[in-house]
Amino acid sequence: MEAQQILSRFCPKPSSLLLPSHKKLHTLPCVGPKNLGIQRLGCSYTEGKKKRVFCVRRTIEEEEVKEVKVGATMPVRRKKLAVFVSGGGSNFKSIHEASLKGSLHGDVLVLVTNKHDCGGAEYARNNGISVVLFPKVKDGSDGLSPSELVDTLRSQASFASFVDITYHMKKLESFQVDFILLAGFLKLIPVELIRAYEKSILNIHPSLLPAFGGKGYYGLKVHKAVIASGVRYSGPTIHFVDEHYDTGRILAQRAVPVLANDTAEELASRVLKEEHRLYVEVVKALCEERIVWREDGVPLIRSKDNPNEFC
Ligand SMILES: Nc1nc2c(c(=O)[nH]1)N[C@@H](CN(C=O)c1ccc(C(=O)N[C@@H](CCC(=O)O)C(=O)O)cc1)CN2
Ligand SMILES: NCC(=O)N[C@@H]1O[C@H](COP(=O)([O-])[O-])[C@@H](O)[C@H]1O
Repeated sequence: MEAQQILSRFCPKPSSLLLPSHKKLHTLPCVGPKNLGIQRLGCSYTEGKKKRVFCVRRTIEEEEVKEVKVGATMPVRRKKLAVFVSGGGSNFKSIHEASLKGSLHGDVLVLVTNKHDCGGAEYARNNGISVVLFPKVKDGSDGLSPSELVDTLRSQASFASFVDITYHMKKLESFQVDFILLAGFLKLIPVELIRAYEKSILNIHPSLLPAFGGKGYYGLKVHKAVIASGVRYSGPTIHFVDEHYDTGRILAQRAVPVLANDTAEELASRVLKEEHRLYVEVVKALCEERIVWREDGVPLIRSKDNPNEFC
């Protein structure tokens, strides 16, 4: 797909900013001469008579630039992720492992689940990731309402909201999440969250949508239907999430052969391996702001190696 057909970029902030030609930014280590008009990020404190400034990070704008790096781009901000699971969470683990090893430019800050004792929640607790219960348990006090979930994921906690939260004796944090990743989550995402996270919620489904998707199609049920249908190929689909099950815009797919003597478990295992690879690849693109929207509303992934190639 040629770049000129791309009319709009999804990126909330352009991912490739050209620096003004007269400026060049460097990030230098801490403490330097005072006369460079430096913006100091950090804190200062007085130790005895000495006032010490501990720089967290310092940037410097050189007045003269000997050479301009043409096409220099600003660094892409590291993204904050929430993952929703209901079961074992192997896709969640794959994404988290990619983040830990530095190959994914994002961090999983919170796991959301409707089953507090599922494998994904256990993994999150064992790895220092906050766990949030959604939706509310029927007639129970546990779990968040849709609006509480939006506040927890989206907003920056203010004093007032802390007071409200404290008043209701609920321990809610605010995570300022950029993207939501559904990975085996078996409940319908409410419209409040869809509206709060437009074009920012992905789901992985274990068939080649639009086939074998929708209400009732989850887990082994999908693979049983695939085998019974006689199709020769299945595979994972990653799509943006809208108000209905599995009808959002398709972003990525991979074909996986269906063998003549496959059981549902064997097919599920083959598809799941491809899911792990595909979801990590797609979330990397998401975090690197390489998702673009074609004029007809189809989302594409811009190649990391060749900006004029899309898939
Ligand atoms: N608003 C959306 N919410 C969710 C989507 C979506 O596309 N839009 N995707 C699902 C994930 N999913 C398929 O990928 C899916 C999950 C569950 C079901 C389903 O039929 N669930 C049953 C309840 C199952 C249970 O509670 O054990 C049901 O609703 O009757 C279909 C598709 C996640 N949410
Ligand atoms: N329709 C939703 C659905 O069926 N999702 C599927 O649930 C499994 C979760 O596995 P995991 O918990 O090991 O990632 C995955 O195969 C995913 O595609």
